[in-house]
Amino acid sequence: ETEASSNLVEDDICTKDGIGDAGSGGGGTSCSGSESVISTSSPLLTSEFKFAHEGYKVGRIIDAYFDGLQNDEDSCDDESDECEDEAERGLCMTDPARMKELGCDRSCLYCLTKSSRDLLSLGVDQITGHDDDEEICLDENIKECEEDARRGYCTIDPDRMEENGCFKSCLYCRTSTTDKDLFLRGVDQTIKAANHSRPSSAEVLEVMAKSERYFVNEVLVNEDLEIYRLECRNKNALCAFWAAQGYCESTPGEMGENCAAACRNCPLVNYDVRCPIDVSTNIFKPGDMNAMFERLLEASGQDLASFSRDNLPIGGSVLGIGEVTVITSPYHDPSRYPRDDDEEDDDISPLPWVLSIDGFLNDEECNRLIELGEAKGYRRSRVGSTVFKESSGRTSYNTFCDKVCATDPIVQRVLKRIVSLTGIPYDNYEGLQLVRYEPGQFYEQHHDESGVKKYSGPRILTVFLYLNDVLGGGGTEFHYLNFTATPKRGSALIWPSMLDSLEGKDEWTWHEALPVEEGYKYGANAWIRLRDFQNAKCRQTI
Ligand SMILES: O=C(O)CCC(=O)C(=O)O
Ligand SMILES: [Fe+2]
Repeated sequence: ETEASSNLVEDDICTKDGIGDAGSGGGGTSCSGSESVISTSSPLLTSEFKFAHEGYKVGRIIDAYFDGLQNDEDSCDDESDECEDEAERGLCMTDPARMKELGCDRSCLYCLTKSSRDLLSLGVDQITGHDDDEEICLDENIKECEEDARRGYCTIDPDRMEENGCFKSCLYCRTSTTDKDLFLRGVDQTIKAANHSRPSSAEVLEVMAKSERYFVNEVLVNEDLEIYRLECRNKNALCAFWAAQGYCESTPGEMGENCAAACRNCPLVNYDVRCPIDVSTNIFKPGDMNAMFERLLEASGQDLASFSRDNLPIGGSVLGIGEVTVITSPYHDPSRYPRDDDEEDDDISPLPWVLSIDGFLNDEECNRLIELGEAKGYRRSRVGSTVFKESSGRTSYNTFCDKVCATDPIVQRVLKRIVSLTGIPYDNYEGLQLVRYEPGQFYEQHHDESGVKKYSGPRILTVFLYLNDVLGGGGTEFHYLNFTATPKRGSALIWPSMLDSLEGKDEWTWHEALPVEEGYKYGANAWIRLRDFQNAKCRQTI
């Protein structure tokens, strides 16, 4: 959603004469239309322009620049006492018409000229490259240095400022390699705004200026923010543009990840800060897993009260969407199932509910999923949490059913059916992962609960869909449950990855996809998480 208009055109921000006019002698600035003539008459502008061309990046001086501007320029003034307060409240962005009427050109930066915009758009970084160490990070003449720095001379005349010993005010001494990195706020920001739309260039500039102030006044001095200094970056040239549009507030997660600098919220670079775990949104509380399966059995006409180890549930028609078979359930006797030698009796959890549902999908739905998978293009399975590489344990092909695939009406119908089967909203799904196995391909024994318990929480359930009849092999084997599901077109297999208590993964449901011996095997995984997964704000890939 943070797509900016692809057709960015310069906005006209010259609402009145620009700063170039006020300089002594020659050159005026004309603000007719969107064309502004660069004035060479202002000493401030001239010097900055020169420095910009000498390779100085001017972003960090935005502050000093505006201070200088305020000192030198009569033409860029506020006409009302209310301007500063109103600007602070954000009205330059939210109600520019009113602010223009009030004449808040200075506070809202409405009077920047094209030339000054160009200067500022050179980037948000600056460093002049002096190699002093921390010890001499002092001003020799504090009052004079601060005053000159405020007027912009750290960049206008760095040689003189260094000669005058203004190391502290000009930040000249933070130039070891690491410290230098601190000044890189990331990708240079574009300040061009979409034609006739908000935010205007001035609003984008305002974001950049505030971002700079945030770094200089907070990030670089506040010890609590030290850990974020290197990472707090703008990763996209449109960060300031998006921030000016209010995206920091509406999509803090995405913006925090990509534009923390422009959002003036460095802690958001940390996933755990951005997406704190909120257990109150857990879709299952302890006991709910069992209750879900029992509800399904009840809906298929079973008498729960009669279940025991001697009278095992068998299944029936579930909600009119297919024939259910109970493979295992907590009513089955765990002592009759294989388990690892070293396992103590006390550790044995009840058997999980594993159900197979025939006729869960019709032919049209199976075909559509296969077709969409082929259209998207299957890729060799990859595994890993940070670095993904081709897996030797999973040799099959897969692709996620996202974007076009996920909005396909037939896919939507299938997703709705799974949602109504489990009673768990689609927010908690990882989407459908479409899989294809060729002869010889397999997925060795594994558990679907990967152990990652971040924002989305663990996978609690898997619904696996078989999309075709396989000519040979390709069964799904659950070693500890002594059971192998034979792929059958349109059938679904549903099993838990977590214990009913939610206190750990269900060790019974390790499984593997046996090698396909003949023909292809098509399937789809619906992995369901304990908490929201779909929400873009905190989406994780694992
Ligand atoms: O293909 C199968 O039968 C099972 C696949 C599976 O377990 C998985 O993809 O996680
Ligand atoms: Fe699996």
